[in-house]
Amino acid sequence: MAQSVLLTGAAGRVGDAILGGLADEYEWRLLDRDPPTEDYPGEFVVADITDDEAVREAMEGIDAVIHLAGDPRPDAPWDSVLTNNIDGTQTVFEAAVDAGVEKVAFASSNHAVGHYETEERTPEMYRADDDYLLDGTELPRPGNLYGVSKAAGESLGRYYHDEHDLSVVCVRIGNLTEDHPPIDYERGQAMWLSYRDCARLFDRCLSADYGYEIVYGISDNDRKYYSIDRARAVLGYEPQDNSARHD
Ligand SMILES: NC(=O)C1=CN([C@@H]2O[C@H](COP(=O)(O)OP(=O)(O)OC[C@H]3O[C@@H](n4cnc5c(N)ncnc54)[C@H](O)[C@@H]3O)[C@@H](O)[C@H]2O)C=CC1
Ligand SMILES: O=C1O[C@H](COP(=O)(O)O)[C@@H](O)[C@H](O)[C@H]1O
Repeated sequence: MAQSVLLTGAAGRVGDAILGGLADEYEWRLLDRDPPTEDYPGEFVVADITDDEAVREAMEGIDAVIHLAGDPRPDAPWDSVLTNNIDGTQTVFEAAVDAGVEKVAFASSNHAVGHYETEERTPEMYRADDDYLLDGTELPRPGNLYGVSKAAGESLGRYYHDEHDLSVVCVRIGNLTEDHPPIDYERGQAMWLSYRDCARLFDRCLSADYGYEIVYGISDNDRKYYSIDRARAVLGYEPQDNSARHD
């Protein structure tokens, strides 16, 4: 089981959710290009993931990586996703392999499959009585250039698994919000990921055994159109939250 974990993009929202639940469970090395503004549970490396030397140094002695760093904006321009999300992710995978890291959990996105949400299917597919379900075996169908960059990251993960036997799980994260699900936003409620479930899911990404996987990262929402069966079966993910049962 992974003990020593490198968390890239640690200063962001997903990093906050993961550390909020798992600060004491692993030996953390945290990496972000933004310097820390608070106390973190572990060594904090200020570096850009496109800096090959810095990433290699940060990877020394690491068992597992949670790779979050990147431009998270659905409307991010191509030059930014090319640099931060595609080039940066390749740098992280390459350094992980060279350092003998066991597994990498990659923060992919719902936007890698955004164009399954066609005019004919929406908004019905966001509702609990609709049975449309994506399960992670479908081909990427990005909804924007940011989604293209996430599909590229999944593809890089596939390559580094097949070529170098690195264990890789790509988590197509839905919509992470703290305290309560998105309000007046059916799509966001369908793909809600609570902070607690985010920590539970990435805990399982660090602990479970797998080869190459694509799973959806959402809570157990009644409205869901992303299956969490694979995350349950392969990772042992047991979500506790549901946007329909939240006050
Ligand atoms: N928040 C959400 O609901 C979702 C997030 N994701 C993905 O999860 C990851 C984290 O997202 P958030 O925490 O929401 O974003 P965020 O913007 O809050 O955090 C991202 C962090 O990565 C750092 N970063 C960005 N580019 C970097 C680079 N080149 N080198 C080093 N650090 C860099 C930023 O400084 C920031 O602290 C992203 O890859 C995003 O695409 C995917 C789906 C949904
Ligand atoms: O990948 C991401 O997805 C979430 C949810 O997408 P949205 O279109 O419903 O906002 C987004 O909030 C997050 O910033 C992004 O990284």
